Amino acid sequence: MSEIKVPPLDEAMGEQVTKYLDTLTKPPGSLGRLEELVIELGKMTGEAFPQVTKPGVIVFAADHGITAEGVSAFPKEVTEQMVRNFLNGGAAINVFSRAIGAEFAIVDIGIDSDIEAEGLTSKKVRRGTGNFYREEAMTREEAVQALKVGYEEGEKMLAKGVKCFILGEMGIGNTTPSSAITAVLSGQDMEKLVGFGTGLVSESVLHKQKVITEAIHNRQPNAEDPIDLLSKIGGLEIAGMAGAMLAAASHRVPILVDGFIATVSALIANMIAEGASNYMFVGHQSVEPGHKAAAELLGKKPLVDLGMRLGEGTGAAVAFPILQAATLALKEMATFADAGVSSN
Ligand SMILES: Cc1cc2ncn([C@H]3O[C@H](COP(=O)(O)O)[C@@H](O)[C@H]3O)c2cc1C
Ligand SMILES: O=C(O)c1cccnc1
Repeated sequence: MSEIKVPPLDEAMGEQVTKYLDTLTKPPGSLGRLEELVIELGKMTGEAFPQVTKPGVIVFAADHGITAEGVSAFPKEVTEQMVRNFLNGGAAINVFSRAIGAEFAIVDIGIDSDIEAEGLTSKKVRRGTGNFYREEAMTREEAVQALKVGYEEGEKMLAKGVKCFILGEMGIGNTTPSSAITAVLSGQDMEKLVGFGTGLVSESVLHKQKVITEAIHNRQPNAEDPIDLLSKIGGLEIAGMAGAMLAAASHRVPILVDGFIATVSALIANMIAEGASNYMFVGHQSVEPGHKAAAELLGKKPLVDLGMRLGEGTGAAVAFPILQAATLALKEMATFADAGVSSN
């Protein structure tokens, strides 16, 4: 994974798009952040009229040994049950993927069962992580393998001609490793980084904070080493999403990052290949408190805040039409000259 190189942004194309935006029939700058988005897309893709359709959604599913410590409101069996729901098209991410015309893939990268089903890509690295309160989540080799699975699934999605990546996850318990990684990277207080997840009561959030604090103490992860973070306190789907993001960034394909869990994957990806975050937007602000710190570390301002806290890639999918609108405005609006409108 250390061999992955992310190309630099095309700054000259950014300038070209910036200038062209001012020839369109609108007061300069009046499309606000949409203008910034399409300039960024120009830099990422190197194209004068960047496109984001069609998007590709990959959902990585895995289980978490740390659920044995009572850190989620739901039992870990829900991971597999929800994967079956994804395969039947009934989850929120199915609905939103259809709405935006996305290619859709679901990958078992570490579900703790022998699930096999039509439409499910079976790439199990291991059956769930170890309980990182008591042992490492996975070996370094498994962390690298999970990153590679993500990269390969990303390449498969790229081969379908997708122009924008959305990564989602399903893994009961995964707000816990996400808070742990954000705590190690940000050094912020646990109260700001640990939340209700799927719906814990306040008392259980205090317990979750304690479990995470002690687990970090027990594991001593190295904040400078993304593989150490993944193997000691991470998750298989967190690694998978990071791998897929690296595939997109190294091919100059923009990534619309989802909420808390996906932003943690984005941080890991950017540690593995510096500059990967240049190819990212954060789609939405999650209610999960650690997302604020994670997005700040990534240096990104979420596009929308809809009070969502689901994961699966849903916040990114809902934000996708904003990116699409930005590209269409650039491509389809008339210029002052073409429309015979006085420019000033
Ligand atoms: C029915 C259901 C569907 C979901 N879809 C995503 N998540 C989200 O919630 C989980 C993380 O929260 P925690 O760390 O509190 O377990 C992950 O599976 C995440 O994808 C779901 C959770 C549930 C219960
Ligand atoms: O923001 C997220 O990614 C999130 C929040 C709560 C539960 N699952 C995911």
